Amino acid sequence: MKPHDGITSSTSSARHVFHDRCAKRNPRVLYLDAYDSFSNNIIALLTTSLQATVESVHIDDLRYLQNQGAFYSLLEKFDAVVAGPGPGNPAKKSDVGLVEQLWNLPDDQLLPILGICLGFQSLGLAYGAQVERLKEPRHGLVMNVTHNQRSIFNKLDRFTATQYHSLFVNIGHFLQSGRHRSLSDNLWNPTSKCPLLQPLAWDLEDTENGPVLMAIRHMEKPFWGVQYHPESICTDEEGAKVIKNWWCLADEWLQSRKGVVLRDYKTLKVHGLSVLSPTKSSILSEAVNLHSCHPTLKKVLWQSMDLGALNVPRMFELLQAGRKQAILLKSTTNPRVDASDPGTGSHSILGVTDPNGVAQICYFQKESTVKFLSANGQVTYSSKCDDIWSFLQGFTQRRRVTGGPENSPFWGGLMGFVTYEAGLETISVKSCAMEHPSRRITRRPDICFALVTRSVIVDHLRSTVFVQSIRKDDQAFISETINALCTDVKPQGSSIPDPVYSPPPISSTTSPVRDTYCNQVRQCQSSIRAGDSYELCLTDQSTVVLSAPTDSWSLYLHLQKVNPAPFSAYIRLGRLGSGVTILSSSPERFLRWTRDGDAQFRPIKGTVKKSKDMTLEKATEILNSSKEKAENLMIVDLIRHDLHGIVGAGNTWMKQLMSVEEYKTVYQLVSVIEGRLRNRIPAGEAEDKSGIELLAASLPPGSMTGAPKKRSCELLADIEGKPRGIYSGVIGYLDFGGGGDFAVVIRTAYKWDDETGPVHEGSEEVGERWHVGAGGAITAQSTPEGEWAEMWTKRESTMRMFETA
Ligand SMILES: C=C(O[C@@H]1C=C(C(=O)O)C=C[C@H]1O)C(=O)O
Ligand SMILES: NC(=O)CC[C@H](N)C(=O)O
Repeated sequence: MKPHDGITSSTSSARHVFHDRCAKRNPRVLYLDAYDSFSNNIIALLTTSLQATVESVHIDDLRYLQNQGAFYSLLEKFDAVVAGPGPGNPAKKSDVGLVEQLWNLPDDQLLPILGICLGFQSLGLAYGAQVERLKEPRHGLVMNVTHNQRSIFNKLDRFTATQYHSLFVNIGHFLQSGRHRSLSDNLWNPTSKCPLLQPLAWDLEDTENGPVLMAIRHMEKPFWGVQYHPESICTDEEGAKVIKNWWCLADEWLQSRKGVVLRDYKTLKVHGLSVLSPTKSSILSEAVNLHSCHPTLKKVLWQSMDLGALNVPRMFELLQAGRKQAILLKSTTNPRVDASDPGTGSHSILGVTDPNGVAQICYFQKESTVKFLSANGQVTYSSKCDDIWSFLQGFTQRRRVTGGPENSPFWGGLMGFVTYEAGLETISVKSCAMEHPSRRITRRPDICFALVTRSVIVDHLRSTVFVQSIRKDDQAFISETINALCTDVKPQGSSIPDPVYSPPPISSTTSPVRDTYCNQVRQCQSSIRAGDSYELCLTDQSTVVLSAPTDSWSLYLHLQKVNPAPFSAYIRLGRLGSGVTILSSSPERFLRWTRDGDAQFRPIKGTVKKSKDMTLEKATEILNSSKEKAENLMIVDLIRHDLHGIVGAGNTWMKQLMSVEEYKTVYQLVSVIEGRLRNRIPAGEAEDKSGIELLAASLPPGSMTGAPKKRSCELLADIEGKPRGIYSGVIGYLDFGGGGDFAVVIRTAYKWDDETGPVHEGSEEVGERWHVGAGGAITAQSTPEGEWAEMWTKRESTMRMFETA
């Protein structure tokens, strides 16, 4: 039989011609998306390396799954198909959906296909292989690929590639059975069990699992597959070249089938994911016409002054003392990264509220309702809303302002929080946790933003203060505020004042239970072994009942003392009576975008507890272990996917890959992923669309879910069995100037007003109930005890705030 694979049989000069020829044709590729969190990275790789036009369809798209004719008509519009990776097992129909139909397409429908990971396993399964569980799953590990330099590996050197799999393809090869028959046995011969599958690559260095098949091709049909992930940031360039080779082979096959080449190519939509529904004009116009708030100016009123000896807490006290509602986002010095670090600690933002309160936009997920609360807590607008992000989009777009200080990232806008469950809605995860009794209290918002029209910004890099307003005729506020700040007679020096604060004694505490948590770790690992997840961020929450109401501001300052971190927040929002107080000391930026359209994610994954014996050097050694790096890598690739989905191919890059950062109680492994939003914005369109779109497309934060995100969130909801609420969500702002910045809600305590009451049934003592979440990423390499200790360390870093001084 003549191999369809022209490269292997051609001479080197012929190969040249071949490469030139296929470089000229840009393929139209259908991507079958199995709900992986790396899909957009593959699409980006196809786009950049082949200049391909890629359209993506989910494997369970009913339009095609229930109508084979429609599926075939769809295929006719494309030159080739890529069947992507994903959670689950290829033997399970619901995990592969349409991919299964690819392998027995009738001859006249045949087209070139590349299977990646789950897609590769599905190809193996279709042609006689068994798909089995690895002894030790391989997630985020970067290994050498030994290949035969043929077919899709033509002219490639040895390379390293990232693996994300729990299952493997067993073709009955002697390497896999350990039965080496003779010296003439060839690694690259098909086996009697799978005569149509030729092995093309192996991982021969896996000491736990033995040799693992890394690539195959079909002997007669234009089907190829790779087990590793060519799109991962840690797969080297050589490994990614496989895509080019594949297209050359695919193209040659198409050329050899002239009739098929003339596919019914209609205008294809260029790939670009959008989480905002296409026509939400009704919602948009409602948001736009919402006048029940302070009318805002188009131009920012502002004045600056030197920070001098002032500091942020002092300013808060001067301007916000006794306010019922307040919001402060504060950059804090941490031991290594000082307050003027441009990456983490550049600005503090104080939203100045009125004495009677602040106007707010609240979203109640259970009722799909958005409400507008006036400063005194009256509901002035209430409407069903099936897309809160479009609503916020319209709202901020309408209030676009200009002319504020260049070095101030926030000129006025919305400041607040988004819960974890509101994030789940964006990825269509419905969980039993939604029905949890705590979620019956529908007065609690799932998203809450204060409309901040007056603000004070501290630029820590330049020691400058900006006093700003976007209210009409508000010059008096500016001058009075400047005056108040300048004439403050009690400057405290540049460090945080030393608050001597003792919170009221703890009346009772509930904590995660060791055995339960360890069992949950095992449950996570069993899902990982089955191939349903690559990494799961397991969490639990503690409650602390204080025996009397606290002064939450003093408690916040106390938290700053015991656990300083670069993205801290003090928030009192919500409707009075069902409001919430949040005291946060988060080390983790989720997402920032500037007015110019530069986006940045700063995920943390990998934690080492500080102790007397734990030096930075030792911590770095531990955090450089394959376990910690694998955890981080998975989240980096996941976030690249979230970012690629909005900004498209070629507009993302790594600013920092896995650096160790030191915090008060832990060392953390931190990566920084950046991208450009601007390129995708056609002239004249709203500039902030992509910022909000990116936020919506990236929730909940990948570092709090694991990968693949959707399946992992479903699994976690079942394992944890209760909602996470504010913990695991994000806190930050949407600037009317066009930027935004959000931190991940970790190392945080929060309380709902409606939980203030008797400290226990029948008690006359009135206390308040604080919640503190903590967790960590579980991988196949985790140990239950190790994970318990890690969760406990993070929990303690926040719980210290309740200790009496
Ligand atoms: C879950 C928490 O932290 C998350 C998990 C981390 C990890 O697994 O190493 C690190 C930072 C956060 O993304 C927490 O602090 O509660
Ligand atoms: N990345 C993937 O596609 C994984 C495939 C399969 N779920 C496995 O774990 O082996």
